[in-house]
Amino acid sequence: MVSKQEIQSKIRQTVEMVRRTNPIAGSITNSVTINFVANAQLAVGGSAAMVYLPDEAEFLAKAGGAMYVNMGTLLPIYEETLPYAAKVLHETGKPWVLDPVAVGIGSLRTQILQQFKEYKPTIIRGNASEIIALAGLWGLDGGTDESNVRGVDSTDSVSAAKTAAIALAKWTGGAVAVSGETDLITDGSIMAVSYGGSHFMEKITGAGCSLGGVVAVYATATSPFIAALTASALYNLAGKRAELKVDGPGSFQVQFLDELYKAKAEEIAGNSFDMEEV
Ligand SMILES: Nc1ncnc2c1ncn2[C@@H]1O[C@H](COP(=O)(O)OP(=O)(O)O)[C@@H](O)[C@H]1O
Ligand SMILES: Cc1ncsc1CCOP(=O)(O)O
Ligand SMILES: [Mg+2]
Repeated sequence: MVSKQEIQSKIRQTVEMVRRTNPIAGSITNSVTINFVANAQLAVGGSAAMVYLPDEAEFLAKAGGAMYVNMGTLLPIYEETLPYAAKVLHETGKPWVLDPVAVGIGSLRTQILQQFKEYKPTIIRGNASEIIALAGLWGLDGGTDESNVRGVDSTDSVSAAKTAAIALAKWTGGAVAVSGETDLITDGSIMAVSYGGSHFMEKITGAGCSLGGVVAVYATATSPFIAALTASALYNLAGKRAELKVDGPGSFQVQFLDELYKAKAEEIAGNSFDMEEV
């Protein structure tokens, strides 16, 4: 297995490369947290661009270094935009991050997510309930049809999603990041657990979405597994630091963006994580 030192060195290089090169990662994302996603992408050194229409998604898929696709608030146009964008991303070999927000709600969401199975998202990022439900929808190990998806928030523990995460990563050949009190990141052969964060992250909307957007920024510069681990480590570090300086969710959100911006590559690489073979 690759050593922890090698992983930390790759995390450092990824953070520095992004800050040096200002890479663009386009997004198709929900209307609730779109602004926070863009701000988080800028805070870590990336460049953000949000689109809704099929031809604009194609443009960004080709012009950017990676793309973020979030299913949060579907609109009729997404029936066209999302499968088309996924097809272009798959055919051009561009890394893309899927956030299957609220999988299980409504027929359009289910239909689009089913189509995504063949387009193999490079990184799947979601909370535990979403990861379990997506594996269920795709007929993979660890998934269940009767998942506890109740909306956009998780009702499952991160450890309950371990089998589903590994199965999804094996299917796509990419990486899967399951978020929660601790975060689990796997490429199907290695599993990392990243520690930190804050309870305030459950009291603001967009912690998960913006994490996905930042994973996409890092995916422009490194492998799917390192991109997901780097973003998770940064979020856990920034969340921990922001919590110490605020007294509620409103000020937390502002402070959190500042901590994303201020964290040094060395500190992100040094944030606590464990690793094992699976
Ligand atoms: N109770 C918690 N303690 C520490 N960090 C948390 C907690 N809940 C969520 N986080 C962090 O918030 C971010 C978003 O995770 P999560 O809330 O699971 O996503 P989503 O918003 O998609 O449900 C991740 O970085 C995760 O580590
Ligand atoms: C509240 C809500 N409703 C539809 S999308 C969305 C945002 C979810 O954001 P996150 O998953 O990052 O909490
Ligand atoms: Mg979410």
